[in-house]
Amino acid sequence: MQPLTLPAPGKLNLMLHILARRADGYHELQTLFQFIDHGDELSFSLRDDGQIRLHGDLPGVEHDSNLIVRAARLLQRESGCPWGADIQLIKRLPMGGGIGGGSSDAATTLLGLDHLWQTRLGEDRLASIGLSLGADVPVFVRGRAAFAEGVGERLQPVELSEPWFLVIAPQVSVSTAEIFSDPELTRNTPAITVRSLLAGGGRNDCQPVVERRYPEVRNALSLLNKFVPARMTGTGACVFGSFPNKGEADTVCRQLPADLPAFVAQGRNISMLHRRLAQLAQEVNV
Ligand SMILES: C[C@@](CO)(OP(=O)(O)O)[C@H](O)COP(=O)(O)OP(=O)(O)OC[C@H]1O[C@@H](n2ccc(N)nc2=O)[C@H](O)[C@@H]1O
Ligand SMILES: Nc1ncnc2c1ncn2[C@@H]1O[C@H](COP(=O)(O)OP(=O)(O)O)[C@@H](O)[C@H]1O
Repeated sequence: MQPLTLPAPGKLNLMLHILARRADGYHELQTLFQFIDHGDELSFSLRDDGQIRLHGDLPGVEHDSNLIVRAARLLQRESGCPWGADIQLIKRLPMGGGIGGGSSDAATTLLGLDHLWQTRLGEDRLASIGLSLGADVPVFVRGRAAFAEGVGERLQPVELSEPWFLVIAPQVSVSTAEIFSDPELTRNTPAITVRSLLAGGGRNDCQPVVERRYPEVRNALSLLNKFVPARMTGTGACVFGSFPNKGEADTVCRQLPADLPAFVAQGRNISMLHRRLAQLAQEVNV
């Protein structure tokens, strides 16, 4: 049988406001998520011995700590499924880049194995399993661009324009926990409504902290700011600017220093994963 191959797209936080710190240490935030059509790729094959085997090592991540393996084992436990899986990962998204690669890999694993194992847990259960793996997993499970509140789990789907983004990935990995524990992080941005946000505005409250700690991110922002307004995604390190078409984004990309990793991708309101799963469902119904 052919393996089931599915995309795990990246995301951008088009804005990110920190409203407060909760008693459990987590932060209340407001953020706007949009997917990009660039990401990792996962292939799943059935094993009948119940084992989960991930092929494709990631530097600094133990097999059993990989979010893919953790997601697969959690789904096995929650569904009581006896099957296992061989999972092949092709990693394209920068790690610790604020572009959601680990969370997206976890969501693709939940949806991919739910399909392969026929566990049929449904999107709500999968999103709630996902939340126990990380604050960003549910939006990838839902697969719709969204305004997020709470710790990122209260999602309101939004229709955004789908511009082209030039994304620069400075070669540093920023730890989310480190930025959220920085005493200089502002945690008092007033809540806004989604309507006022869509009318324009917003910023990334984590950006000043990351710029102070990581000169590589500061430099990438000032480089991109020479062409278009640049902003950081999530807790960094990636920074992005938007363009009305691919040609203009490519032109600026070619002018960046050759040793600075960067790519061009389109913003998408429906994730590539959900487009592929819808296609598969159609093929079955034909
Ligand atoms: C803030 C965002 C925006 O997208 O940053 P990025 O990770 O994408 O850069 C995410 O929601 C992050 O989600 P995720 O990366 O899944 O974070 P988690 O693993 O849940 O949390 C990592 C650590 O960050 C802190 N944390 C995370 C989310 C949050 N709302 N408040 C927090 O204080 C906590 O210290 C937590 O232990
Ligand atoms: N499949 C995975 N892909 C990426 N990172 C993973 C994965 N599994 C575990 N991790 C760990 O999660 C951390 C954050 O990952 P990532 O999602 O790439 O960053 P961010 O949340 O900043 O976008 C990594 O530095 C790594 O230690």
